[in-house]
Amino acid sequence: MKTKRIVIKVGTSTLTHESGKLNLERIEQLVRVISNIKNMGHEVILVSSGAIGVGAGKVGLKEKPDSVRMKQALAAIGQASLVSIYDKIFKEYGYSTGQVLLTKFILDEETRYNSARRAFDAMISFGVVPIVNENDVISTYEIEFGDNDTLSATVAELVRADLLIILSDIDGFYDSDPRKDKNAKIIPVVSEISEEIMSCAGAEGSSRGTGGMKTKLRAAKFVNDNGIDMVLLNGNVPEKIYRVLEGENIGTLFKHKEK
Ligand SMILES: Nc1ncnc2c1ncn2[C@@H]1O[C@H](COP(=O)(O)OP(=O)(O)O)[C@@H](O)[C@H]1O
Ligand SMILES: N[C@@H](CCC(=O)OP(=O)(O)O)C(=O)O
Repeated sequence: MKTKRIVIKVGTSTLTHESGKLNLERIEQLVRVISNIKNMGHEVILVSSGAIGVGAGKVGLKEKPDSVRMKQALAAIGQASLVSIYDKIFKEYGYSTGQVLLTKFILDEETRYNSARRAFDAMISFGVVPIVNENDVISTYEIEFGDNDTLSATVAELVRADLLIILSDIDGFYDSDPRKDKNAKIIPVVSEISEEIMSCAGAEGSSRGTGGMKTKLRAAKFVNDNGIDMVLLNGNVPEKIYRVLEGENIGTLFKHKEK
């Protein structure tokens, strides 16, 4: 199997409604697809955003607050619900989950890095689905990934994944932000993250997302440099993941260079 180990990152905009509350239908579909992919013999690590968004929904905030302290509190409030919902649905399909909260600390020292790698390998050997997020409560500016695109790329390298799939609220990478430019055209394959490609990405994400397209391109560059392909796909229909695994070019494929 060419793509045995897959890291799937799902963004807040895919997991929540505009109200900020969870899109349960979407989560059900995603979990069903991941469970089915595991039944086919793939190993899946899920990097899920949404804690801050869900936390905001739980306490009745319409917008994400600016202050780090508030975001941290909302992340803690939201993460508990997020993971318990994933765990409940995965259980229906016969799979268990494990919660992994990471900070950039894992990159500082070989010991921590290797320890995280071993824990992932052990979890995967039990057949469970690791569900990863940043540990926002202890993250400060110096140690935060800041966005889960970067985190997912780090995890893909850490677990030596064969493929990183980033699910977002857009069909792929365009030559300019399609929300601002009606003539924007999708780019099906990117083989080099050049300055020109970087300049096509808008800095801002949607009101619910955090990273925007720039962090997704940086994630693509990082995994490509480490020999891993990345696919950016719309998460609105999680079944599209099957088509990616069948080799169809949907979304945007960021292809690593063969050495
Ligand atoms: N060149 C581009 N191609 C596609 N989307 C872009 C581009 N530049 C900026 N964007 C914006 O990036 C958004 C996705 O990022 P974000 O809101 O952070 O999503 P997520 O929550 O999935 O991480 C899209 O909705 C789109 O408006
Ligand atoms: N740790 C944060 C992730 C924030 C983030 O990167 O969001 P997104 O741009 O939707 O992937 C959370 O769970 O809300």
